[in-house]
Amino acid sequence: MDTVLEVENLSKKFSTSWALKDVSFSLYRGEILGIVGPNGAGKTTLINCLLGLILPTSGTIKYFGLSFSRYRSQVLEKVNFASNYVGLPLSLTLEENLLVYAHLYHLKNTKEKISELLKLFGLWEKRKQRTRTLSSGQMMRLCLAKALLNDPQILLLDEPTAGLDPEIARETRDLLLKLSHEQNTSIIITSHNLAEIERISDRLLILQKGQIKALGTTEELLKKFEAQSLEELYFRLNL
Ligand SMILES: Nc1ncnc2c1ncn2[C@@H]1O[C@H](COP(=O)(O)OP(=O)(O)OP(=O)(O)O)[C@@H](O)[C@H]1O
Repeated sequence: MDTVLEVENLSKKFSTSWALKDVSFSLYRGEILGIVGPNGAGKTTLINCLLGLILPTSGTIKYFGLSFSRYRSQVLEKVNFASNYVGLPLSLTLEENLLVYAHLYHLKNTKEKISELLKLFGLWEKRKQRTRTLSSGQMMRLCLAKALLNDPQILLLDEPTAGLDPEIARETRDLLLKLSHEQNTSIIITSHNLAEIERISDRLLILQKGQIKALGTTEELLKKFEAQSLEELYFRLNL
């Protein structure tokens, strides 16, 4: 399998406590890896380390075989991020927002790409509206459109469906599955919704107190921990 990301012994200490401790895993091309764990398990810290927003205390991150600490800018051209908690400037129109990011990513076919994404996410009619007029579902779709501007090979998603109504959450999931199946995009997604993460992920990584408790396909994990459902497994692990 083609490995696009390799994390080895990643640790992060905030003052006296470890938010991540010896976390190691790989991400394969076209794979969706779901990260679950209780509040404070280290999910966001892991995503932030993978984005280079915070420096790990120790350990290594390699994207496409390249050290992230040495080849940061080259790597970030192929990676993007979306979260339901990180909004876009509200006073800009949808089109303006995407334009700002398209320029940041030095896109060449800016107009075409923005039109394509606005249509894909059902936001074309709203392109001249200010971002503040969007519902939370539409905002998430705009964040995803922004995240896809540079055709990332890896997409990091921190709770992308949190706070979305079930219909919009399902649409978002379908789109992520389409991206992984049709464009071979590798996706890391965190969520508190066990049913959702089980449905969408090829493999699951369960974090607890900054450490990996389990990693594998749902089937492998259920067998290993002799559980009937992910929920049972989750409680069995005392998460
Ligand atoms: N900037 C920071 N300074 C100090 N401690 C931090 C900082 N960021 C995170 N932590 C601590 O690191 C641990 C992991 O936090 P993190 O936000 O990564 O967990 P999480 O799994 O994303 O939680 P949640 O599900 O609540 O979003 C927590 O104990 C948190 O208090």
